[in-house]
Amino acid sequence: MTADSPIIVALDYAEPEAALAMAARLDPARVRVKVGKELFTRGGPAVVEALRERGFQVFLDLKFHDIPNTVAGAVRAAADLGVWMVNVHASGGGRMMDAAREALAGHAAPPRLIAVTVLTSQTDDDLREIGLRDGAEEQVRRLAALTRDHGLDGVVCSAREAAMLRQLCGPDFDLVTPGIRPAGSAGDDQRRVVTPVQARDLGVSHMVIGRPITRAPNPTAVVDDILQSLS
Ligand SMILES: O=C(O)c1cc(=O)[nH]c(=O)n1[C@@H]1O[C@H](COP(=O)(O)O)[C@@H](O)[C@H]1O
Repeated sequence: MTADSPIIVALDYAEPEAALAMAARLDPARVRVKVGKELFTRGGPAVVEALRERGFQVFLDLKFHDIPNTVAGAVRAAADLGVWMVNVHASGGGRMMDAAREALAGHAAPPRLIAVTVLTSQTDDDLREIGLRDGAEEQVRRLAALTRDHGLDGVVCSAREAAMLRQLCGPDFDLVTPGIRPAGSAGDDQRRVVTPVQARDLGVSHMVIGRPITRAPNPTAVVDDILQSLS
């Protein structure tokens, strides 16, 4: 059983074998893992099952966005896979989020259900291009409030938005945040990074961390250092 660690390791691998080899170097008592679109499209439910067999709690990051009935079915399928967390796009709307939440009602082991507001890759200009004129921050605020009002467990957000969202959505709302870099490690292609301690102080509850752990010579040591810095 996984301890309640704030670290979610992003298993961003094209090949299931590589993802499982990395998982073998991690301790399911100290981290959770994230399976995204590329790995799942190649490896399918078998990858999730293999990770669960090794004791990991799995965040299935497929960002569902479709008509309510279809998203409800997809979320139920994720729950049947035994994942710990699953996500949808909040821009699918309140009825879609209701359908997703209701699909999990009565499930023996419902995953945490969270929503993506605005992707951190999207700028104000990108939003204007699709007819959204209020800017990213206002759109994040609007979609996070909608997510909260429709009873989901939290949102994916950037650290930049975390303090505002913690205030808006209350202490029990999951704030799941990528772009985390331990002090002194490379930023890679992340534009705005914060350290684990800064993220925690901003109100982040779960930190999605990929390359600083998966590309380290000793992934376990990086995990230990991060947990130590937070303790
Ligand atoms: O949905 C995500 O997880 C995500 C959203 C986002 O806005 N930015 C972002 O970096 N991510 C993911 O977070 C992980 C970050 O990985 P590293 O940059 O290697 O730590 C990757 O799996 C990204 O796809």
